[in-house]
Amino acid sequence: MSILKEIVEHKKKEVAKDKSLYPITLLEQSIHFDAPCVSLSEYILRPDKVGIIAEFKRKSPSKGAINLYASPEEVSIGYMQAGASAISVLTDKNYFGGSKEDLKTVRKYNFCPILRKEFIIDEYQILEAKSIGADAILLIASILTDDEIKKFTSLAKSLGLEILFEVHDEEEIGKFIPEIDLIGVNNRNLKTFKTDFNYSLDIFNKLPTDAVKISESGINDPKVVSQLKTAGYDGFLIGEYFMAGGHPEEKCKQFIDAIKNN
Ligand SMILES: O=C(O)c1ccccc1NCC(=O)[C@H](O)[C@H](O)COP(=O)(O)O
Repeated sequence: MSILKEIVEHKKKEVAKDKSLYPITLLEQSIHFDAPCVSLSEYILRPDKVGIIAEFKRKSPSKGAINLYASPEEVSIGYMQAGASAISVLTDKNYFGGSKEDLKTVRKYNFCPILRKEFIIDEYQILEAKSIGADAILLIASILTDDEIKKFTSLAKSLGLEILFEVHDEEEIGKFIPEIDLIGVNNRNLKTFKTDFNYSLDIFNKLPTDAVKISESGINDPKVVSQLKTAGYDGFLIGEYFMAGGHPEEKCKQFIDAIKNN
């Protein structure tokens, strides 16, 4: 079974359990539920920033443990002080060691846009994203039908959430709908786990012109960001490179400073 299929199967069970434990009426009582969202796409396009979405990532299927005991409070504040445009928080526990608590903590200490990085397969998770303080959600083209993409987009927009739509190939780009705000090209091949930023470069001309364009995964060199920027990418999602080793916030700062000085 492919890793994505395995994650989705696990997610179905997890969501069914969450639904029975925390009904939607409870989610709607959260203080975040009626709060306005911060626009991820606007922050990415801000001229005073370089478009980095810095990710809080404890572990991953491709790497194993990355930084298991990192503090979401310290890292997220450090990311923002370093000049990141937004923060991505993996909320999946089983495969990424993340949690909804991590996202709530990041929300508590930051005013920036927060992306809930999750394998969304059910409307419940979108309501949940809003209730824990996210501003944007990820929709992964390869695990959703056209109908689900429409339905999930419409619900997210009605809650004020923006959508980052993740694609791996041209066929998946065909599932994009104009209501979606951002499109992300994932440089990670999920069969081999290899990453190659050339993938983002090769596919760029096929992307919808109006969406904010993000290159995701395997980015570990400021020069690569400059190359992707020149090609037309607006934003860059970086997790493992920042999180691996002691001080994610320092690595993020050095990286952003290097882009600015390039
Ligand atoms: O990171 C993985 O190993 C992975 C495996 C299977 C599905 C998704 C996976 N990653 C999720 C992500 O999208 C990345 O965390 C994100 O793009 C940042 O990538 P990186 O900078 O390489 O950590």
